[in-house]
Formats: sequence, structure tokens, C-alpha cells
Amino acid sequence: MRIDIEDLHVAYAGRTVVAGARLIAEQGEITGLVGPNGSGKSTLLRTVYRHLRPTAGRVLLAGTDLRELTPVQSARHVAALPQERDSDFELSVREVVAMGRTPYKRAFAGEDAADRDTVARALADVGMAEHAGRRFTALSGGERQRVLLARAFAQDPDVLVLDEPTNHLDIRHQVELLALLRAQRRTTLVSLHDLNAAASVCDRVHVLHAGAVVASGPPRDVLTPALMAEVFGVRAAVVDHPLTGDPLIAFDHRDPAPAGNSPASPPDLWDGAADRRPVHHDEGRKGDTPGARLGTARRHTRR
Ligand SMILES: Nc1ncnc2c1ncn2[C@@H]1O[C@H](COP(=O)(O)OP(=O)(O)OP(=O)(O)O)[C@@H](O)[C@H]1O
Repeated sequence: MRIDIEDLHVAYAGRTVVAGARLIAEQGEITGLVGPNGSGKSTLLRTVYRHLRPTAGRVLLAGTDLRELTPVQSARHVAALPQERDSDFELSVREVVAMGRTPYKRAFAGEDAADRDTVARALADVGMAEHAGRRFTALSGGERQRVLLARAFAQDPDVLVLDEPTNHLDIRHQVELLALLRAQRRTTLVSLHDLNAAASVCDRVHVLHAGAVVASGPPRDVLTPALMAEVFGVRAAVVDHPLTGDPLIAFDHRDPAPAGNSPASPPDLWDGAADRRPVHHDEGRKGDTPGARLGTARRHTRR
């Protein structure tokens, strides 16, 4: 199922933190959301899993405004791994994962064989099958993370919304999780701080800056040295990964900001104040905004 986010505005106590964000997560693709701290990634994702209501704009699920669906209807289609990881369940690991089946159950109905299979598969997918009987609160941060991800998988959703799913995971489990997302081919909208992970796993990425999407497209087109400098305020080179051929962003950890450069305020990212359209690399792509090109961003060459 495709997700369309149209001119989304979200405010906390009257303070707008997402201002006119617009993006598409295509059916079966992995769509990445990247951006500096506080740029609005979690806030945008919260509107997709209905933790927050937009102050303006819409979120469409396969063309239907989410507000037209009941919470149960949307929970049958959209599962989330939120950033606020509820962690005080006095439940077993298996019971936490079984909560993912709730949208499919009548009140007080028990589990059937299909539910049990789905829960077992979800636990196995995240490598937690042998911990099924343990108390959730006795797990490490990374283990809890994997259990909450299994709960989202157990919901058997068309759309996965994942806020920093690799947080707390060691590198092996990060790689396994990203491989699993790729293999599942569900519509996935995922925020990631690890730009190299985003470059290797995402079909396309959207860069949020101060609540607006300022660049969109395949990772190789978007995650350029110019964007690293202008949005993140760091020096970086982009090379081909020697093992995979994916873009590999090599950061200069010794010298954070390029000489004389600090992260730009959003309007500086547009070419021309009269035409404040964000930078997209999907020109001609149905439903995406055609736009100006960011500074020295490179043209798409691969993928
Ligand atoms: N519950 C809240 N109440 C008030 N303001 C909030 C709340 N949650 C986030 N904000 C503010 O909204 C802005 C966007 O925050 P958000 O968490 O969406 O950013 P983010 O891009 O996910 O950040 P990070 O990379 O640090 O996780 C920030 O200025 C933040 O302080």
C-alpha cells in the first residue's frame, strides 16, 4: 500500500515543527527519512501511525485519508516501531509479540493456530524465538527493540513505520534487521540516523530539515557531499562501497564543518526565494514535486 503525505503540518502546543512536508512511500519500497536532530522525523512518522493528528495536510493510505479509517482498520494495515519504546510490560516476550494480533481479534477471543504461527514466525525473524518465555522487562535494550519489532511484524501490516529501528542494536543485528526489511518488501517508512545504512537499504530517501522535506530521491542522488555540508554541517566524500557498490559516505570525523560552512537554514537550500520548492531527484515521477537542484548535488548515475 502506498502512503502519500501531502502538505503536512504538525504542531506541539501551537509550535509548528513539521511545515508543509510532502513525500510518497511507494508500495513495496523502503523509503528512508533522514535529517538532523529535531528536524521533525519522529513527528512526521507519528502522524502516519496516528499517534498525532496533523494540524493541516493529509496522510493517505492507498488513496484514503487516514482520518476516514477507524483505529482498528488502520492498525490492520499500518504497524509501527515508535521512538517512545514502551518498556514496562510485565509480560513475557511471547505475550508482547502476541499483542500485534490484537487488531484481528474480537474482544476476549483467544489465539488460534494462525495467530500462534504468525507470532512464532515474527519471533524467529528477529532472532528472539529462544527468549519467548522470558520477562520483557528483563531484556537488554537491543533485545527489547527486537521484540517490539516482532510485535510490529506480528501485526502482519501492509505498511511498516519504523522510527530508528537500529537504535541499540549491535552491528550484526543492524545488518540482519536491514536485510529482513529488504526481504519482506512491505511498504516501509523508516527514519535512520545512520546515513550509510539508509544509502544501502532505501530505495529512496527524503531529507527533512526544520520540518520540511528539502531533498528526495534515490540515495546516490540525494546523499551527496554538498547535502552533507549544507544540511548536516559535516565534510564527507561519497565513494562506492568496495563490497556492495552502494554509496558509502566517508565522513571527516576530525573536522566537523567545512571551512566557512555551517548547516544552512532551510530557505538557503532552495534556488531562488520566489520559487521555494524543495530539491527532488524524481522529476517526472508521478506524484512527486519537481524541483530545483541543491547546490552542487550530483546527478543520478547508478541504481
Ligand atoms: N512531545 C513533544 N512536545 C513538544 N515538542 C516536541 C515533542 N516532540 C518533539 N518535539 C519538538 O519537535 C521538534 C521535532 O522533533 P522530532 O522528535 O520530530 O525530531 P527528529 O527529527 O525525530 O529528532 P531526533 O533525530 O533528535 O530524534 C523538536 O524541536 C522537538 O523538540
